[in-house]
Amino acid sequence: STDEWALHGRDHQEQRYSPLDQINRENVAQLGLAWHYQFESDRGQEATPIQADGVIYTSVAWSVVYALDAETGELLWSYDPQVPREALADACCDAVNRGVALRRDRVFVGTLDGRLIALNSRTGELVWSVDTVDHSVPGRHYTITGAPRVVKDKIVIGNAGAEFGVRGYVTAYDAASGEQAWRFYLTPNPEGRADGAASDDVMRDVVQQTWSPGEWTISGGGGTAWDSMTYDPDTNLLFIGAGNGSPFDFYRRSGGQGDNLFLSSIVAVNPDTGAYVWHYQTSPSDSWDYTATQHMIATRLTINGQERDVLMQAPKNGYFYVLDRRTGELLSATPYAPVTWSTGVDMETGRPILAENAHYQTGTALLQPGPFGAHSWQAMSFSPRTGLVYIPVQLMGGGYARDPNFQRRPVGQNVAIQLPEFPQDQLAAIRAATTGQLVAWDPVAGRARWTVEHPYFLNGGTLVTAGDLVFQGNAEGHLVAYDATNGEQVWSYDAGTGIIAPPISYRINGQQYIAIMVGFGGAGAIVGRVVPDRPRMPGRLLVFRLGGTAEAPAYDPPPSAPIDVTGITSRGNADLGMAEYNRTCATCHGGNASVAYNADLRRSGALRSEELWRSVVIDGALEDNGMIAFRDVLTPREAENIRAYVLRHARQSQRRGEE
Ligand SMILES: O=C(O)c1cc(C(=O)O)c2c(n1)C(=O)C(=O)c1cc(C(=O)O)[nH]c1-2
Ligand SMILES: [Ca+2]
Repeated sequence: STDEWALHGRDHQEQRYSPLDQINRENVAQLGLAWHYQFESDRGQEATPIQADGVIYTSVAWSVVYALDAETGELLWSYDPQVPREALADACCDAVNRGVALRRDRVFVGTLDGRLIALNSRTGELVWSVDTVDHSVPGRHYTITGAPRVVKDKIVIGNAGAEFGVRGYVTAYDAASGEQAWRFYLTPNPEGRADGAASDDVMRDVVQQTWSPGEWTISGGGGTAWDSMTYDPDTNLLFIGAGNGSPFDFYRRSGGQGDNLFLSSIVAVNPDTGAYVWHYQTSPSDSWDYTATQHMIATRLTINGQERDVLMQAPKNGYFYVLDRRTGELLSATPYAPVTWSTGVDMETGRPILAENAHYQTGTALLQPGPFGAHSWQAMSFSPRTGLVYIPVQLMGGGYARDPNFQRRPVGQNVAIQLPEFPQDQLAAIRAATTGQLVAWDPVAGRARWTVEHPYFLNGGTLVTAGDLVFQGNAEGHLVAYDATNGEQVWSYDAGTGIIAPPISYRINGQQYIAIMVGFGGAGAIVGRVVPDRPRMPGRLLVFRLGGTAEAPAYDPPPSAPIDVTGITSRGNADLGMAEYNRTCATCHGGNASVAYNADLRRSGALRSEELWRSVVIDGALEDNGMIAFRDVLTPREAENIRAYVLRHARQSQRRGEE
């Protein structure tokens, strides 16, 4: 019904448009807190809550599910799938979860360690649980962070892990029994064999030919479907957003040849059978982490006087695509953010025109967008009233360089490019150039109608309502309402902690509510330095209504004084330690040893001695927190070099008086 938010994107076509207009531009000033609920988790909160039958279902980090009374916030039940904490080492971007799915009396969640679980929606009791991980090649590090989607009598889920070396796929399960209905692979079988999967025919006829010999036969090629899927009842098609190549480096991956389907592609399948119908590849021969896993919206637009059934996506690569959703025909591709990796999209062939050295084959390439993309998983929304798409845009370039010394390792990321260190003297300039925008995009004209500038690049997804309001949370911790027609800020609320999740809206007993998960983390937080430097706070669900007068208590900042590093010495070599740190530690603990969502190593008590440090890094003393033992990839000497490097940073921040 119009009152509920029963599916991930509110409707199957994922417009994230609420037809409710009780809260509107005239009265939004009276919007106040109705209730809040505080979770234990202080990691990134990325879930879109689901609301139906008076209940809100949501998930937090470590895939823990909560059911709350949607009017009062009373806890009805919660379910902890007990994800082993070592799964964190297999996740590129925090222990996040983007939400649950609801079908009749069942709630479904994908867990960080790769299970799909069905719960009784009234009691939270386990109904069934299946392992979604393809174990045919041992040692692959699959995770799940995305929300399952409901398609008729099936539940569909993808996987994450392309940065580590996996082979992407999507699996559909029978909602009642958990029995597997079909599986669709997104990269070819390395031996050219049939998988006995729904993708077999298209792999043989189309996909296999777009790969050449290279590292992908070991790494699996990537192409994970870690976030977006949209079901279109009009065409009975399921659109799958496929991710980046593994490893990133195209030359190492595939000898510098072939488009490498279905990397960075939108793939349409028949959801009843998983049979292939069409695909469109946004970034052939992906070498940049230009995933096409971004949120997709199916709708109708009038283009050149003609009603068209379209699918819209703003993937990481910076182009806004409008496709014919029945055929995959490209209707337009226009940059919605600065793009330097290509000079345009050829409308005849549908292919991007690559800039010189785009594949960094002749040296380091500084490109826009960078690997975080001009838009990531933060959902966009579409208002049929304004005809505009509201995109959370990230402005951040990236330096890409091939890693001549790359060697595959059994744990950690295997991206095969070098991560540059932010030079201390240029940090201020880099921070100033790394910003965000809320862009109101006209998908027919192919241009921004209005733009709001954000000081930080990492902000929340969007919701648009029939009250002509756009809601978005931001890195500084404000939930803001904008006039959907012109971008004027009309309301804001200080949540006290950063926001990355998208809001939803629902109505109960004639009262309209706006609800949002708050809590900072996810991939953006790992770059440290360019996001607000504030401690992690427990996540909260905030729910607003007109005339709401509830108050959420202010957060107590947790004590996080730096340890005194004066007098601590190391025999290690800090310069060698820097290279090793960037290879092994940076993806969780941040560039320049500064980070928002895992332990800030500059403040780690383990810095105090070589023995302590070794007990954690080599022997896994903190395994229960997700800090696994790295004895298989680091020697004690390398670990000590890393300690020397982190100590150097700790001294620098102590000298600068940073907390
Ligand atoms: O290739 C993958 O399998 C994969 C997975 C994920 C994930 O599961 O969170 C992200 C990414 N890639 C990615 O490239 C990315 O930028 C990203 C951001 C986030 C996040 O939650 O903030 N996850 C991911
Ligand atoms: Ca990725």
